[in-house]
Amino acid sequence: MHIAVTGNIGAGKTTLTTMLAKHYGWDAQFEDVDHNPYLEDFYADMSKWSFALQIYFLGSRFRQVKEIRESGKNIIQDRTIYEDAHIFAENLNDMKLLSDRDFNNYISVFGLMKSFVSAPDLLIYLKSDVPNLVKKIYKRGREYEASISIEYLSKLNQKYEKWISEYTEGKLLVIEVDDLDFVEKPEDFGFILEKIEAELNGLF
Ligand SMILES: Nc1ncnc2c1ncn2[C@@H]1O[C@H](COP(=O)(O)OP(=O)(O)O)[C@@H](O)[C@H]1O
Ligand SMILES: Nc1ncnc2c1ncn2[C@H]1C[C@H](O)[C@@H](COP(=O)(O)O)O1
Repeated sequence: MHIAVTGNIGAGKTTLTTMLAKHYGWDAQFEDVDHNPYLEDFYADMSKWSFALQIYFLGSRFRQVKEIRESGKNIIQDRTIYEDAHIFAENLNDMKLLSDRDFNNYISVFGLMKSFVSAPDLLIYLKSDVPNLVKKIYKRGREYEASISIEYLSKLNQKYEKWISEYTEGKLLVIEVDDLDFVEKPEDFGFILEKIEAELNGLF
């Protein structure tokens, strides 16, 4: 079984991935953030570092895809490789922070990798509006993320909405998280578990 949690920066993916992995006793795969050699530089100068960061995330995410294929374990994954290409790289190209030449180069490598990628058995989209994302990013307190603009988050949210509305690769569960506090309220976490189990009925 492979479940992936998707959503904008600050939506709660890492928190929910951690809680689900603990609850079900599954392995968790997290994003390469704390040891990422480009992320801090990227936020200081997006135009300069966008290509290097995208290649780094693509490689790191592909390593996870390979592990999921080879391990045969139940895995819950914090963000997918699709988001790197269809959300982040595309948005940087739209914002002219990633040149057409670099974007086309990136997309051609992504296209090769995509044939090895299997969609998760269930994709859980954590939907959140921009003011709530800002609050949660602030609460998390990574210094280099203080420069993230409302415009950047809004554009990413638009990309997410479009991508999710067209997602047909597998089962999809959309959870509106703005009125849920699954960290502090066990009943809210229980509500999410019920939804997941209804979607995966028969696979558990
Ligand atoms: N539903 C929620 N209710 C309250 N706090 C939340 C919720 N989801 C996430 N948080 C908090 O918001 C911050 C960002 O969450 P995180 O899981 O790191 O988001 P993401 O991985 O999507 O970027 C963390 O401090 C987390 O504890
Ligand atoms: N592909 C990406 N391009 C740019 N930035 C990215 C990409 N993938 C993740 N990120 C950033 C966004 C956040 O600052 C950190 C961690 O993501 P999060 O949504 O908070 O788990 O990496």
